[in-house]
Amino acid sequence: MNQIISMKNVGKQYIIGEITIDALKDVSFTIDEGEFVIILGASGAGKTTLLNILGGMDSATSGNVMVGGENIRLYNDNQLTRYRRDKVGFVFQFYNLISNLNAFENVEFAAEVCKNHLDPREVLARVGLAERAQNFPPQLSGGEQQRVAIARAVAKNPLLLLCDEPTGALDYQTGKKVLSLLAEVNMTYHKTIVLITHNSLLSPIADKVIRVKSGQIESIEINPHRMDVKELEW
Ligand SMILES: Nc1ncnc2c1ncn2[C@@H]1O[C@H](COP(=O)(O)OP(=O)(O)OP(=O)(O)O)[C@@H](O)[C@H]1O
Repeated sequence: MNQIISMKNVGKQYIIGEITIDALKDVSFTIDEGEFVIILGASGAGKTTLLNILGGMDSATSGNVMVGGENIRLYNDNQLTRYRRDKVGFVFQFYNLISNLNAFENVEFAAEVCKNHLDPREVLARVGLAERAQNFPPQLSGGEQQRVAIARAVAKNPLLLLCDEPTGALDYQTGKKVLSLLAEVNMTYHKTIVLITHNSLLSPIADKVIRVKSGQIESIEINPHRMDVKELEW
């Protein structure tokens, strides 16, 4: 397996007036190409900070953040913008679709700025929304909007898919469908997925589970046989 991400001794400090907050301390882990990784932790543990650093939305204070062979911690703002655009697909808890673009246009808009993008129509069909291509986000259910958001992220053909509590706003059954879709994307497109959640019951569906506590890595576990989302109960 090719290593796609390597974080080494990563620290992130926020300084507010006289106070320094260590959001991340000495964080090290690796992720292989094609792995489905869950980053697990309670509220305030540092998950979002970690995801923001991996997604190029924030920079680490110390350590190395190697992604695809480059240390993105040393990137300037322009390089980070390019990195976010070309290398990362984002799936957020509240979808973040553009409400005056229809489902197809949302996917197309994100894809067309990327060099090696996939066919937006084909990806939308893959997530089961070919028939809803002309619908605008407010005309779609939460689960459907999240599927559009996944199609949008996948169509960019990114190196890495980052998902921030992607089932957080969905009911149980819809959440399961979204997780199934992510597992399918991981298999069919061989996309590396990093998903953050506070829900430890999701861990069996990942290849690797990284637990974060008070800004530090608590444990890293590998599931030799990850569970099919259909069998998961939470
Ligand atoms: N911009 C910021 N300025 C100051 N402190 C911050 C900032 N962002 C995060 N923090 C602090 O860093 C720590 C980690 O926050 P983070 O948002 O990464 O946690 P989290 O695990 O994602 O929590 P949640 O599940 O509640 O979103 C917290 O103590 C938080 O208050």
